[in-house]
Amino acid sequence: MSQNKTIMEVNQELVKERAKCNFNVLEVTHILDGGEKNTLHRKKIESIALDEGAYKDPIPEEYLSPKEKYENAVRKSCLFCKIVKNALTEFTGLEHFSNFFVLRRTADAFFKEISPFLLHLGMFLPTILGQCTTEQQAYWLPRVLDIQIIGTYAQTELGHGTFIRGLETTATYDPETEEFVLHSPTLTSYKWWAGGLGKTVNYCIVVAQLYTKGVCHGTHLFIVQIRDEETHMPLPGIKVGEIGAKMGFNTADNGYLAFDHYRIPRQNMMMKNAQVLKDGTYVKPDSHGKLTYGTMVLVRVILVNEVAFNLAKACTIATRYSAVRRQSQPKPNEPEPQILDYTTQQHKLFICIATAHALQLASAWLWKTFNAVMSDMKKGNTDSLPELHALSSCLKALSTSDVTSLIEQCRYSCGGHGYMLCSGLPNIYSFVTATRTYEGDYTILLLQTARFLVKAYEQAEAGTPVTPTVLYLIEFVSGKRTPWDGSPEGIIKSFQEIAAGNISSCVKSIRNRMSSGLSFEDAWELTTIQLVGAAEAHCRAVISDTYKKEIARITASSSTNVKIVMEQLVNLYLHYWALNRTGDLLRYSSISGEDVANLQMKYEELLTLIRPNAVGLVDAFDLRDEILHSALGSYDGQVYKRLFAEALKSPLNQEPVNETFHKYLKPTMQGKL
Ligand SMILES: CCCCCCCC(=O)SCCNC(=O)CCNC(=O)[C@H](O)C(C)(C)COP(=O)(O)OP(=O)(O)OC[C@H]1O[C@@H](n2cnc3c(N)ncnc32)[C@H](O)[C@@H]1OP(=O)(O)O
Ligand SMILES: Cc1cc2nc3c(=O)[nH]c(=O)nc-3n(C[C@H](O)[C@H](O)[C@H](O)COP(=O)(O)OP(=O)(O)OC[C@H]3O[C@@H](n4cnc5c(N)ncnc54)[C@H](O)[C@@H]3O)c2cc1C
Repeated sequence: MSQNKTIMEVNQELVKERAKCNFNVLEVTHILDGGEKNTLHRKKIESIALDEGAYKDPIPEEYLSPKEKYENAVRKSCLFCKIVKNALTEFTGLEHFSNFFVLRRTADAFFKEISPFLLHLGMFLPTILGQCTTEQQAYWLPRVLDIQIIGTYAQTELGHGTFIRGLETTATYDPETEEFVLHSPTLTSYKWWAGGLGKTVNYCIVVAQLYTKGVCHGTHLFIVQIRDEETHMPLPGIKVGEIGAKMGFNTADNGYLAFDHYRIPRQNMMMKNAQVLKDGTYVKPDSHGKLTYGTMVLVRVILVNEVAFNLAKACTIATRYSAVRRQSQPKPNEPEPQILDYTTQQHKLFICIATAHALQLASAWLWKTFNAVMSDMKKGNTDSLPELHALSSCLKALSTSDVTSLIEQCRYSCGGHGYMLCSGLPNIYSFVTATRTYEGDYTILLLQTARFLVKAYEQAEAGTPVTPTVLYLIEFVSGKRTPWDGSPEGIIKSFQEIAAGNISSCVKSIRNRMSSGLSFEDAWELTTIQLVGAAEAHCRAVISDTYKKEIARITASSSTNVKIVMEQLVNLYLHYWALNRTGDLLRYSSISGEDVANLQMKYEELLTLIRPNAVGLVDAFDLRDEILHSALGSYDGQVYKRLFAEALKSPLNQEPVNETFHKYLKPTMQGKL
């Protein structure tokens, strides 16, 4: 295990747990990294970035003022970029995004919250790659990759985030000067939220309504310089600043931006998918109408990986802590048990481990699907884009929502100490809960998937072919049902029946409402609670199926005990969600009350089987202490020593008597105030 060099002696509770583990931890690490080669690559980058201790803060971040926190985050962002640039030159053979995932993970050692550069690598760069012509890329990419300029992605406005077509910022083409004039006509049209916009970036991608020859052509993307490259002063016609304190992301200087008839050259429109010619003629290629939304699809795919990683962090912390913590006395005259021995604690934690695996594998699978669709699109074929949009939308929505709840569950499982910032859990939570909203709110994205599912259902009814992830609809509309048998395959089948049953009920509701005189839009609107449920059920079936198949494929040549523990986790995931959805199972499958009782028994057996391997399983995530930032979750398990050391860092503990005693407490106690 690659761990912090400054660890204390390992707590005996964890020594015993590690001795109990019956599988090869490193083998599971390789599975999670996608192969031994990737593990070595990741460890090498982590070692280059972290071994010298450059991530260390002179004063803990939480005790700095907001301004100091930001300044420290910028300092460390620059340092991180410098180290990483050197590291990457050693690894030029590897594709850009495998590096991106490793770098995101490593960056967490530098930032308890978020780097102000996140959007530069996370959205500015990918949008240039996805939306610029080859000539534009030749101009912009070297400057972006070399961090000669720093950028962000400014789409959301004060008045509109979800409804992109409703954005108000305008970009009006002036053929006289061959420029676009950017303008913010109202307060609600101010760009709002973009990460790094407040103080850090000097360029940004702006999404605006394109007008040329008096006609509005909808939203398009523009690269806009907003600050002078030498002085960093906002350029004339630009109003820019930071939006203020937030629940998290407080080192990300999310910003606002407004334009007063601000001019940019024609060439700054990102012209891969549509163009404005010198004379103002608008040229739109004959392809899919939503290609300008491409970066959002990419980032949704990335976010599934991102939250899987954050859940791995949270359950590493909570599981190690639960092995160290002892509480209560269920049997008289016996020592207090480790809280990890309580079945309810296992119920809280093991689903987190299984979900981190399920989402990690689903994200790798989605990443492959994304690349396949992109390579089809390069050949001019956009047929599989709707399915990718439906998949990335629901996987982003469900993964961020599940992980938000499970991280909170990890915090509950750490009792009071989990509430301390130094447990690491509050920062992980405040980061992940934002992912449920940004890059497309949960409800909105599930409704996008529901649109796709309703259409697929109609295709299945009409006997026309459907895409791979909804093949189960064909069996459903033909009336074929699989009797409940309680096997893992049977549970997945029943999840598909639940999804199909829910979609069918939605279609019926919409049709009934329309036949009673409502418009399609109104009938759809009244059915949206069911539609969200249907999309969620579909996504659960997709994750379950992918998880089971991918584990079987990847562990085909693994050692026996690794196969066993990996299968136990898959089964745990399936049983957990089956028990969570017994209402749906009773409605749409042939399950009986007795079968439900058997499911419960099997679930409880799985908890007992997984228990001895719990610490080994979280060790397999191979998270360095520097990345975890947790007094509760460090590899050595010295929870109490670390909590006390953290308490001593509090500014209030730097003097025996605080001045408020003399100013207020004493006069109050002496009745003199
Ligand atoms: C590491 C990075 C950190 C990131 C930090 C956070 C950064 C950000 O948050 S950036 C801002 C992100 N903002 C969002 O995600 C906004 C969410 N909103 C949207 O995506 C859209 O407005 C949306 C999809 C809800 C509706 O779009 P709209 O243009 O009104 O389309 P709509 O009328 O609903 O659908 C029309 C068709 O387009 C399709 N469509 C919509 N979006 C897409 C897409 N991305 N790709 C392909 N097809 C799409 C629909 O499926 C529909 O197809 P059909 O007609 O066949 O059913
Ligand atoms: C930390 C953070 C970082 C961000 N970074 C960026 C960034 O870098 N760049 C950027 O451009 N943006 C960024 N955003 C903005 C983010 O993308 C938006 O907040 C997000 O897309 C949601 O839009 P909204 O805030 O307008 O919510 P709204 O659309 O106002 O949603 C509010 C509520 O209304 C519901 N709702 C809205 N429309 C419908 C509907 N049609 N049907 C049913 N319910 C509906 C939603 O489900 C939600 O519950 C960031 C946001 C956060 C929190």
